[in-house]
Amino acid sequence: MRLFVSGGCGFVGSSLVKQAVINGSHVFNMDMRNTAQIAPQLAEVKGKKNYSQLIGNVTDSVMLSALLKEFKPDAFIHCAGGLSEKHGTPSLQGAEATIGVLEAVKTYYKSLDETAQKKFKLVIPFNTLIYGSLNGSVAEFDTNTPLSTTSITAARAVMDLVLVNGWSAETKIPVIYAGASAIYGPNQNSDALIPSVLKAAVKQTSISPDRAYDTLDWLHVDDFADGLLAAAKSGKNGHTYLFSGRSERRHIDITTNVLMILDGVYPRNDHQSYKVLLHDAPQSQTAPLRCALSPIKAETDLNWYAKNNLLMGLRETVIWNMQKLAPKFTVQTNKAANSNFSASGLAAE
Ligand SMILES: Cc1cn([C@H]2C[C@H](O)[C@@H](COP(=O)(O)OP(=O)(O)O[C@H]3O[C@H](CO)[C@@H](O)[C@H](O)[C@H]3O)O2)c(=O)[nH]c1=O
Repeated sequence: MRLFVSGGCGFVGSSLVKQAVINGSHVFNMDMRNTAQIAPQLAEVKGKKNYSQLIGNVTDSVMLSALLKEFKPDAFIHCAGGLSEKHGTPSLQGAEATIGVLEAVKTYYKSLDETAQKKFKLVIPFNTLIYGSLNGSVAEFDTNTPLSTTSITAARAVMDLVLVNGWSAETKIPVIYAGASAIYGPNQNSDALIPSVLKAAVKQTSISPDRAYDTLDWLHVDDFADGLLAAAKSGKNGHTYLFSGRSERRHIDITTNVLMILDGVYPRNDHQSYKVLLHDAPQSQTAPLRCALSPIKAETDLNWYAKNNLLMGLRETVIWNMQKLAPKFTVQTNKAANSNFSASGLAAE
């Protein structure tokens, strides 16, 4: 596959760029990050014959369409859009990037012959915050769930998709939508839940996770990347796929798990659990949100299955973050903490 990725130096993009290059696809990554910020996780693919990278912004649709004409991708995965999970902050920058991508893809698509047009896939990752919250009577969101704009958070998450939907309807260029709920793993931004809990634990400051009782559907970033690649390879144009590891957890549960893992790998000098730092967060004014996704369509149509177990993935994420937060960090074996962890109900998968 010849794959063009926007935002391929970011959290989601770098995971998929790495997988695609290693699997032998020809990948072109365009990202606006300057050289100093270029994701170190891409070091192992840099210099490979099937990988090219350009520092530039996809909002420049003229440059982007020239690159597409030259590279001739069969698929485009847009990771520089509005996927980000920050609550309440409109991702205007992401929307601008999406407009640039849509303009350039339109020019490129129109230049293709009919066979190449049929083959071409534009994959748009999205955050399933756009579905709002499950109520008691519905077990899971599925690919027939309508978009919800009953909150600022949902409207923010939907902004990008509204643009893409309108563009696709007007231009008749089909799109594949790929949704996930809470993505976690190494290389995530430091303001996401897990890195910020660890930062506070290392500083020994009070921990009270934001929207502690919201339940999300947690998925390892490599599994989501794998899903995006499966959608680009064998997804049907015009269809939506949802990716879930069937790991519904509240923010408070993830926080507790992370602190218990930390007890095991980086025990406190006073041998107390990091959980002593955990304090009740002020109640949110809105009811807790609950999200669970049905991955059945992705499993059936794309033969995609989540490979990462949540607890193993959290452990890997804790260790990755700790190596950045405490440069002399080495994994300790605190037998007492580890056995408490596995004896607890939280640890059971
Ligand atoms: C808006 C814009 C972005 N970019 C690039 C910069 C980044 O390298 C990349 C986006 O990567 P990140 O900022 O890591 O975002 P992304 O991979 O979507 O991950 C976000 O969304 C995830 C899923 O909700 C969260 O779990 C992450 O915490 C959050 O960072 O896109 C551009 O090149 N041009 C642009 O105009």
